[in-house]
Amino acid sequence: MSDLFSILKQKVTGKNISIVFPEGTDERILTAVSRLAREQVLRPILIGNKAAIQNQAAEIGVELAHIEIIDPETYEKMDELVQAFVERRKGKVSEEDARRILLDENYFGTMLVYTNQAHGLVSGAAHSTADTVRPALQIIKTKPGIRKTSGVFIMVRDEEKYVFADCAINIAPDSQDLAEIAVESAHTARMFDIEPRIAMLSFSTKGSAKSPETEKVVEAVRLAKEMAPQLTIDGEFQFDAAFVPSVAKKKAPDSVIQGDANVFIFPSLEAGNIGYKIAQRLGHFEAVGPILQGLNKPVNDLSRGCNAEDVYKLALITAAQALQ
Ligand SMILES: CC(C)(COP(=O)(O)OP(=O)(O)OC[C@H]1O[C@@H](n2cnc3c(N)ncnc32)[C@H](O)[C@@H]1OP(=O)(O)O)[C@@H](O)C(=O)NCCC(=O)NCCS
Ligand SMILES: CC(=O)OP(=O)(O)O
Repeated sequence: MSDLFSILKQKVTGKNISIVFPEGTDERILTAVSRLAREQVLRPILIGNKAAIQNQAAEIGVELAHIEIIDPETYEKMDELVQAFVERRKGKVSEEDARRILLDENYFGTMLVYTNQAHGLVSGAAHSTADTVRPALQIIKTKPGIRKTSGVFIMVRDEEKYVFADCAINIAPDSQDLAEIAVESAHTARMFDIEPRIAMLSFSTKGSAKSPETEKVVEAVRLAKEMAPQLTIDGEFQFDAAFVPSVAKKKAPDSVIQGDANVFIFPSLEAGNIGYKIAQRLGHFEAVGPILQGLNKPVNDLSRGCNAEDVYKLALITAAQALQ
């Protein structure tokens, strides 16, 4: 395991942090959870039918001793959870609907976090991002002053580490959204000991093309600098101008970023999601995330293409967020 995750592991171990895993029968989740419990890194809580989870664990040969399993169907405090959910979604959900919705493992798990019965949640190995994050958007909500949550990947290859955003949530961010994503991504970068040098990406560098898409990014740079004047941030950049010093010299010689950016803000979800998967699958970067930033409590999504190692590492990150 790289230094990055060893440090996170050290940071969270022994703090009795509890993380909910709503996908209790998923093989990758069970493998990761069993390891987290065995190494006493954190306290996992699995959601689902107890017999089904135990059968699956036995089938793949993983040990679940001392791991709490909660089945929403038989949860004895369901009435309290229903009341808390109706109260949180005031006017938007009836008691009858709440009772039905809370049988969904992601809604149920998110309510455990909201009601302080767990510190964070990791899901998405078997659910789409929309189904994983919607309960968090509705229940956990964003921190005061933050309009929207966004999804970051920490991209790791040997000693290299970068932050990519937004790769998961906001389909068509406007300039204000992009500026907020940049500022939030700087905070997230520091969590991984990355001193942020932020590039706002486009298909244009410093006016080489002009269109509503490029103007959106130019305005985002202006807004981000206004929001956080202390940040090292610039754009609009094509990826090569942001990342390759010799190209930066030609395309953006006067920029504060000289081909040395380490936080990359994509102009749309299309670009961000496609971009991270190319770096992961062709560039052989490890892509851990998406880490949701800006929420009141840590809830993180997985790609359905994840493996047990990704689950383990995202759980470490979730626990570290809980300590912040
Ligand atoms: C995230 C996503 C599911 C939200 O869509 P949605 O549920 O239709 O959103 P809605 O507009 O109905 O809003 C639902 C709630 O979430 C909130 N919300 C929506 N987007 C949000 C955001 N980016 N940040 C914070 N809250 C958000 C809304 O304010 C609303 O809250 P309310 O019910 O308390 O008023 C949607 O934007 C999406 O599908 N994004 C792409 C996900 C994806 O497939 N990514 C690629 C793979 S990672
Ligand atoms: C983050 C992401 O792309 O998730 P999935 O692969 O599950 O759609």
